[in-house]
Amino acid sequence: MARIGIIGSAGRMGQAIAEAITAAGEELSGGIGRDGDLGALAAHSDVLIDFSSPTALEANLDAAVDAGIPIVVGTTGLEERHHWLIDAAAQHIPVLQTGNTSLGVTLLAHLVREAASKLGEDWDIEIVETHHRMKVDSPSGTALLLGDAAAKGREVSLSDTAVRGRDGITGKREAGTIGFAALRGGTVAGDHTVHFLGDNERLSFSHLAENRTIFAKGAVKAAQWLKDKHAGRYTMPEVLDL
Ligand SMILES: NC(=O)C1=CN([C@@H]2O[C@H](COP(=O)(O)OP(=O)(O)OC[C@H]3O[C@@H](n4cnc5c(N)ncnc54)[C@H](OP(=O)(O)O)[C@@H]3O)[C@@H](O)[C@H]2O)C=CC1
Ligand SMILES: O=C(O)C1=N[C@H](C(=O)O)C[C@H](O)C1
Repeated sequence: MARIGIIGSAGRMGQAIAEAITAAGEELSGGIGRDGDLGALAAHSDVLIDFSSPTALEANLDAAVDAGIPIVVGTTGLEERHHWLIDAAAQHIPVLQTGNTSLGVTLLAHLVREAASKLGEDWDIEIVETHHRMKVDSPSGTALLLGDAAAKGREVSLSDTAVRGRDGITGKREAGTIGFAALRGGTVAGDHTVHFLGDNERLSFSHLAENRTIFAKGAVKAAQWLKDKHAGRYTMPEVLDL
C-alpha cells in the first residue's frame, strides 16, 4: 500500500483525488493547501500528488526532492521556467507532469500527433476548449498538450507556431500556425476538440470529460506507477502503456 499525499487537497481535484486514493486501496497520508506543512506531508508520504497552483510548484518540487519521494504534477498554467524546475527535480526523483491524467486525452494526443504527421500544412489546426467558470488559466494545459502533440507530428516547435487567441484585424491566417480558442462558463469539467481544417474537408477529434473522476483515477494510477521508478521525468503514455 502506498502512502499518497495531496497538495491542493481542499480543491475540486484534491477532493476527487482523495476519493480515488481510497477507491484504489491506497492510503491517504494527508493533504494540504496554501498554509499547510509541506515538509511534514512529504515526510509521511511515499509519493505526492500536486494539483494546486503554479506559484506553489517550486516549493512542492523542493519538498519532494528533500524527502526523496516521487511527485505527480497535474497543475496547469505552467510556463517555460516551471518546466526547467521540473527537469532539475527529475535529476533527483521521479517526476510526472501532465496537463491531463485521463486515459482518453492521453490516447487523443497520440491520435492527434499521428494525424498531424500525415496531413500537410494546408490542413489548418485549431484547438478549441471549454471549461467551467472557475478555471483560472487559458489555454488549458490539455489544449497545450494537444497542440504540442500536433507540433511534434509536424516536426515543428509549438512555441514557434502557436496563436493563442485572436482579436481585431489580425490579418489572414498564417500557414502552419496552430490556433487556440478558450470558452469559459458553467460547470463543464473539460471539453477539447482538435480541428484539422482542409480544402473542402474537415477532420475533428474531441474528448469530453463528464466529471473529474477520470483525472483523479489517472493521477492515482500515475502515483502508483511512479512510486518504484528511478529519478527521471516520465509521461502518461508510459503509465498507461500507450
Ligand atoms: N492534469 C489534470 O488532469 C488536471 C489538472 N487540473 C489542474 O489542477 C489544478 C487545480 O484545479 P482545481 O482543483 O480545479 O482548483 P481549485 O482552485 O479547486 O483547487 C486548488 C487548490 O490548490 C490550493 N493552492 C492554491 N495555491 C496553493 C499554494 N501556493 N500552495 C498549496 N496549495 C495551494 C488551494 O488551496 P487553498 O484552499 O489554501 O486556497 C486549493 O485547495 C489547476 O491547475 C487545474 O488546471 C485540473 C483537472 C485535471
Ligand atoms: O482546470 C480544470 O478543471 C482542468 N484543467 C486541466 C487543463 O487545464 O487542461 C485538465 C482538465 O481539462 C480540467
